Amino acid sequence: MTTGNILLVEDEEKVRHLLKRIITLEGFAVQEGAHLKGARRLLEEGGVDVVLCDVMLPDGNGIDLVNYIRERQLPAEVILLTAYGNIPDSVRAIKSGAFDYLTKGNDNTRIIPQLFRAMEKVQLQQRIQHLETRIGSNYASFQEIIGTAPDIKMARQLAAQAAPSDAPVLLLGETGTGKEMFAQAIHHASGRAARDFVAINCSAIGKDILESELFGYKAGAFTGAAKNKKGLMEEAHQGTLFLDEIGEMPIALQAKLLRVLESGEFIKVGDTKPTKTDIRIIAATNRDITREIAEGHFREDLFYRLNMFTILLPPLRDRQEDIPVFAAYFMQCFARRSGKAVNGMSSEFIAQLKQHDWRGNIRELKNVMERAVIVANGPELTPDTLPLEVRWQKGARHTSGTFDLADVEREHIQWVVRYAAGNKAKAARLLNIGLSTLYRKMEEYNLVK
Ligand SMILES: Nc1ncnc2c1ncn2[C@@H]1O[C@H](COP(=O)(O)OP(=O)(O)OP(=O)(O)O)[C@@H](O)[C@H]1O
Repeated sequence: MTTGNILLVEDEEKVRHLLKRIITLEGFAVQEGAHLKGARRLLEEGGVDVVLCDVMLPDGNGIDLVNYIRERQLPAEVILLTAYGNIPDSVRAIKSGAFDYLTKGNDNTRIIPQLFRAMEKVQLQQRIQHLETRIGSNYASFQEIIGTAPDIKMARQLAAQAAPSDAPVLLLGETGTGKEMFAQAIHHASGRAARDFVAINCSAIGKDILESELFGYKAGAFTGAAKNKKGLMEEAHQGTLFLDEIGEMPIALQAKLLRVLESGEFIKVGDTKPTKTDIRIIAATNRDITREIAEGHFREDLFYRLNMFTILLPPLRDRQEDIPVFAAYFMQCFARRSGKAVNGMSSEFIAQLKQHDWRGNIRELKNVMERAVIVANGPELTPDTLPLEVRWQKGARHTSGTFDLADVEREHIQWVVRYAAGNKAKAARLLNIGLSTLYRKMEEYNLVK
């Protein structure tokens, strides 16, 4: 595996070849340039960690390259190679912010150790940057994953056991059951927590773009590919890559992913050489993966590779006992966030939540609770704070549980007027009655206020 990327700038071909051989033997990846112009282009393309650069170049002085890097705040260090006895150049080199200068011919044994030191500095800076980004972001942890149903407890336990290993994890569950939250918590509890958690939804991106997003490309791989581009496989190096909706990944890319899982290698679009990466893969799907395999849409070998820890996240409707637990949790969160003194739920409110089928699972419940807290007028959440689709279940009874037609009509009118935010004309339209009829009925049922 490469220990970093070096850009070697030297116009003397023989010296350049020799240096390249020595540096490559140490495990570094080396790009070459013979003049400043070419070096600047390669730096712009990105991915260079350390530059080893001759001071005397046909189109200028290597020190200019140090200034170029500093001005653009590129994350690279420069080691300059100066001619023997050229003290002014050496002084200028250090003043400009070069990592070090080495005298050609005299300091040959110092080249490799200094390259390692410069690389260490760059990688440390990159790590600090990662950590700073991490502090700004907020990944879920296992403590935030709530739920008391046996299924979810088991899922949490298995995920926590899998977390410290580097083993791939496959999360199965309907939309909104918490797959991404689990993936984040696994990353958070792993040895990779200080590095990136990179997520991609395979269904949201077209097949061709998905390949270059995941694996990156070489400049010139296709029209418009002016610069090298790192893919997420590289971006997530030493971190975790979360592949959401993996069931949607085209079969050709599944083969490339299998190779990454087996050898930690992949080939960028337009490249011939493999690139190494060190990532942990967490994949998720809401599809029936065994059916996908049977129908030839998903590679069986990839499934077995991912299947080391398969965690099933049950739909909310199958763990009814968790509905009040989640509701109370989200109520507290949103009450705190909005500063509203909401602190309870009526039994009718809970009954309504329990009879809903929650196709959107926890995500839907979370949204419903946020809305309920916003529209609540008192400290207790009551059914009228719920959206119509939650309150009106096919075949479900009305909230009051009444059989009296007049009571049902009264309740229905009340809901619709509230749904129309008090706009009577809109409510009458929705009810399919005239405005005057609506007013009459509201008076009759004492709803005018
Ligand atoms: N066990 C849980 N405890 C607390 N919050 C949860 C839990 N599970 C899910 N959530 C919340 O529900 C929402 C949806 O979760 P998430 O995005 O992880 O679902 P998903 O299964 O990845 O959905 P999709 O398949 O649509 O991407 C998030 O806001 C998350 O915070």
